[in-house]
Amino acid sequence: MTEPQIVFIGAGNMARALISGMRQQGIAGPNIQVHAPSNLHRGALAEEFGVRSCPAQAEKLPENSVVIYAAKPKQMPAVLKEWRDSLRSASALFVSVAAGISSAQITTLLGEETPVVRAMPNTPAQIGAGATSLFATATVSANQCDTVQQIFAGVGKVFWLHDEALMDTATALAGSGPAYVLLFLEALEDAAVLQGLDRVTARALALQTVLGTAQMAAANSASPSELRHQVTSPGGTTAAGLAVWEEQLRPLAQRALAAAAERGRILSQLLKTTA
Ligand SMILES: NC(=O)c1ccc[n+]([C@@H]2O[C@H](COP(=O)([O-])OP(=O)(O)OC[C@H]3O[C@@H](n4cnc5c(N)ncnc54)[C@H](OP(=O)(O)O)[C@@H]3O)[C@@H](O)[C@H]2O)c1
Ligand code: PRO
Repeated sequence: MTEPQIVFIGAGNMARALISGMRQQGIAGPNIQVHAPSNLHRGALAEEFGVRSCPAQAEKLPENSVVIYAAKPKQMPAVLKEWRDSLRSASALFVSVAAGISSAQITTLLGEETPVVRAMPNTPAQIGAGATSLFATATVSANQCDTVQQIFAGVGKVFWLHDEALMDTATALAGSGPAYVLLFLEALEDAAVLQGLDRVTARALALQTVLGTAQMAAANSASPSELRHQVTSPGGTTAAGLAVWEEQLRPLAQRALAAAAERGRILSQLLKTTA
């Protein structure tokens, strides 16, 4: 298979994370081009990763292009109006990482025949440790699915979903998830500092505990619940701490994922795909 030309529309946080991971995976800089209105972010990407920096305007796309939409969800109608013709004439595969926006909305903007994949990656992709959920429309060929699989598997783990409605849940869990984990780290660090530990040690202990536990869980066939019981001595310190977490954590997780998934549905409803 010839190397696909990967075209990013948008040069922000998610584009940066994917490009960083792709470059480490061995995709050549000149095989990636990045389009954005200002030179601020795309210029920095060109400097750091050797990718091609291009203005926001649509270009004649090379055959075998994979176009990754990484601008904001609400901008999609205006941006795709510009890109529609070049996408069609190159028969490019269109991949959207925009939260909430459905494949039906995208094909309304680009035409029914356009092969569309929705992807929901997350920022750990920048170190090859991402988690990406993928959903392909019926017009995406098996070869195109392989291409997308290869691109995102290079920056972490890939999960294909067959029910598009669950992309909002995948977004709430894994797209937004790094922010929840980072908030958890901040909260642990602050709580330890309140008890008198210095901040540097508190941060390092919190980080290594979360990292080590995630690695242990990934390396183990036992469930998180079984591993948790290995830490918890009856009447011991962990049981005392867990009793407090258990009061609130599960309902909070349910509320947080429900709020994030609902926001995805609202982003979709707010999008105007007609003039
Ligand atoms: N951040 C995440 O963790 C994450 C995770 C999964 C999915 N996503 C999705 O990724 C998308 C981007 O999010 P982000 O966090 O990366 O946002 P961001 O950092 O604000 O980046 C948005 C980018 O879009 C560019 N842009 C604005 N107008 C444009 C146009 N007309 N043509 C081309 N590019 C244009 C901006 O250009 P300038 O550089 O000139 O400002 C900027 O580079 C969103 O749809 C979001 O739902 C984000
Ligand atoms: N960041 C995007 C947002 O907050 C989508 C998932 C992660 O909307």
